[in-house]
Amino acid sequence: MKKVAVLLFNLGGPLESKDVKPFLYNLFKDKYIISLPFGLRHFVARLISTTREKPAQANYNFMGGGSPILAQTQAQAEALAAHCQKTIKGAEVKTFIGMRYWHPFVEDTVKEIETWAPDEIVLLPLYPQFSKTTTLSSLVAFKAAYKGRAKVTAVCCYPENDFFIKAQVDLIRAAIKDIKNPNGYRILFSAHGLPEKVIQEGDPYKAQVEATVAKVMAELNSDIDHVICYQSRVGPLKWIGPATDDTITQTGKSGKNIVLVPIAFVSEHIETLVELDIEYKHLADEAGVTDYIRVPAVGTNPDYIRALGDQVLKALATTDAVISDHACATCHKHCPKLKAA
Ligand SMILES: C=CC1=C(C)c2cc3[nH]c(cc4nc(cc5[nH]c(cc1n2)c(C)c5CCC(=O)O)C(CCC(=O)O)=C4C)c(C)c3C=C
Ligand SMILES: [Fe+2]
Ligand SMILES: [Fe+2]
Repeated sequence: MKKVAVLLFNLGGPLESKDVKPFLYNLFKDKYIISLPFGLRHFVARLISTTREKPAQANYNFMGGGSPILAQTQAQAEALAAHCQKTIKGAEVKTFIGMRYWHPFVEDTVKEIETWAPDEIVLLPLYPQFSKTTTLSSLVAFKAAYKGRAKVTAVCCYPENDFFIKAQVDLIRAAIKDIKNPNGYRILFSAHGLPEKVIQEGDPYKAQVEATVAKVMAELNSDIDHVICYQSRVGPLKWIGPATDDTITQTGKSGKNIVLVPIAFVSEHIETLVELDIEYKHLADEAGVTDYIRVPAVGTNPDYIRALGDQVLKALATTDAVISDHACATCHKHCPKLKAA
């Protein structure tokens, strides 16, 4: 029977308080996060991980000292393995997790995969929208580490996958079902931000976030108005906007209540459980918001797991092994800058 390894890519997070500084160092020394020459980048990474350690630890303390991202990703990996076992006939499918900045690192998981010796490997980012800072960074880490000879196919992005959209829509519908006055609410689709420079250089992430939101709103068919905003800004560069915190304050001051949807995070972690649920909830209270509804991330929602399974099937049906360093046709469709290139 054919053996298929599905490697789920995610960012990773500190498992306990002492991991926070080395985790941050790993993140900021990535050339896809900070595009500076090697020596300067490592210097900046040391500096930021040192200055950010204490405030970041304080935030991780709200979640018991570490990030739940690994446990959430493990639950997704188990659900996907069970789904694939039912839907992919004539193959033994095993899921693996490769984190970019903390254990289990992509590089270590690659060794585990090599030991299992699959016939095919599917690389599956837990990022529906492609960015060089996330998906490409993980792909390149895999390519540098993998020395085997299996057919390797990478899923690039799936911002408009029907099952992913359905999962989002159903979660929003459940959260807004008791709203009697849609005009008194605004849906804020909040995605992780990026430096403006990254988008200007041709990253399709923002265009793909917009594509996801357009499809969700078309399916949702709601009278509630909506806006896309970007959270988690770090560092001195100008980031894409509008910023989620400013948007919350403006929405509150305009007299509206808030439905907050994390649209680029597929699990719960520091950016949702602390930033959205504690810091931004506080801002909303201050701005006079009386109803602040936070829609959960898709997590192990069966339709999101079907979306992942769907992407695995498409990858297995691809005749050529593909681990390109650049964005796929969907990325080109979404990003005018890529089209011109
Ligand atoms: C320049 C810095 C950063 C860029 C660019 C960036 C892009 C980016 N990140 C995610 C998803 C996640 N990021 C998470 C944590 C996190 N991200 C940064 C910085 C950048 N991210 C930092 C410094 C941190 C650590 C927390 C903090 O100090 O604020 C996480 C959560 C991990 C966890 O531990 O729970 C996720 C997930 C995306 C999708 C993205 C680009 C599109
Ligand atoms: Fe991040
Ligand atoms: Fe893509």
